[in-house]
Amino acid sequence: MRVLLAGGGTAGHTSPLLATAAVLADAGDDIVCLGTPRGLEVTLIPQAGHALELVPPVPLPRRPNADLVKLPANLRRSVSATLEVFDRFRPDVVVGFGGYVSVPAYLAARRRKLPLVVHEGNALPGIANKLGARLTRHVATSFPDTELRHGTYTGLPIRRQIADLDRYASRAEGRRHFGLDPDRPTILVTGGSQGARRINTTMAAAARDLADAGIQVLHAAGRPEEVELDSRADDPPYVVEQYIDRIDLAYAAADLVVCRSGANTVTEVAAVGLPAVFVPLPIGNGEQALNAHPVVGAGGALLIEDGAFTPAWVDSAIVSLVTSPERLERMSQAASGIVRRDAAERLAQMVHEAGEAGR
Ligand SMILES: CC(=O)N[C@H]1[C@@H](OP(=O)(O)OP(=O)(O)OC[C@H]2O[C@@H](n3ccc(=O)[nH]c3=O)[C@H](O)[C@@H]2O)O[C@H](CO)[C@@H](O)[C@@H]1O
Repeated sequence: MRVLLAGGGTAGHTSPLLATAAVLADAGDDIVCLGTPRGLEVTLIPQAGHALELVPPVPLPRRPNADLVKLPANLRRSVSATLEVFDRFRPDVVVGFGGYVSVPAYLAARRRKLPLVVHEGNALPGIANKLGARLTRHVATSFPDTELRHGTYTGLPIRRQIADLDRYASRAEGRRHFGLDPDRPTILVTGGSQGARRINTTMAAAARDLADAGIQVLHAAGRPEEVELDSRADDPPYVVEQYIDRIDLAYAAADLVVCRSGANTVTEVAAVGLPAVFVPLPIGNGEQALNAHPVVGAGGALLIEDGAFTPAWVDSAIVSLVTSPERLERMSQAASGIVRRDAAERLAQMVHEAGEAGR
């Protein structure tokens, strides 16, 4: 089957695309991906060995602003670029993951009367997928309670190296990879694909307290210049990276992760049973707090509001947590039962059914 997968703009939309593409490619399908010229997909998709076609992004404004005025022209340009890709690749089925290229893909699929599958990553659906769900019956959600027309709960597809982390990487290997000490308690810090200023500056300010407690840190900062350390805070190691390509090894290395609660990050850390402290992004439509709720409710993670995430809180709450193996173990057990590790296979099956029905 020829499958076109549309998802890009943030890693948040690219990660489930890659996980699904791997399963479809294994089943013998031909894959082409649709992305934007300015997102992380430009490197991530070719790295994974898939063909990538670029079309202009169509950001959907949440409230009236300059983007709204430009919307009709943006949409027209992007839909016609997408139709050209369709005419060259001739897909049997189109799959969209929300985000900036999904709306053109949804409209182009309707224009060519192609079967369409919509996958929603977040607990609270975005505007693009609400539109997409009006155009098809094949709609998948990542969380069981997400309210979206025709939605079926598949779970959020996660990459194989992460879903089966134990098979692919050990803690020792993860720590070696990043130049970390093999025996120190280890915190992974990530603000999601673009980093998070509040998390960066708070962790940098707490670095010396963490070092005094013998804790080492691996920090994916998005913008590393926001992590200013004084020299004493670098022993034990405080390793700062812009973007971690081998996030699987970072998960393997860590005892605890401190992070935003983008849908993929939440799902991945729960799948690997990594205890978490979530600091939800306070803007957007509130989806990040909702993404975190199931794992937090099960006891697998703590949730702290952005404004309350201060160096003093890190010193009091995180230091005691990461140096308490029994508490970490309980959280790990609670987190690992929560998510579906076979979401990519479930979504791939939905794609095949939609494609067959369209023949
Ligand atoms: C600001 C914004 O629009 N955020 C949204 C975006 O976030 P964002 O893209 O940051 O969110 P996610 O947590 O969903 O995904 C991040 C992905 O990047 C990967 N990763 C991240 C850092 C790193 O160094 N290496 C790495 O590989 C993670 O493994 C994960 O797969 O998409 C999410 C899913 O639609 C939404 O929930 C977020 O609200």
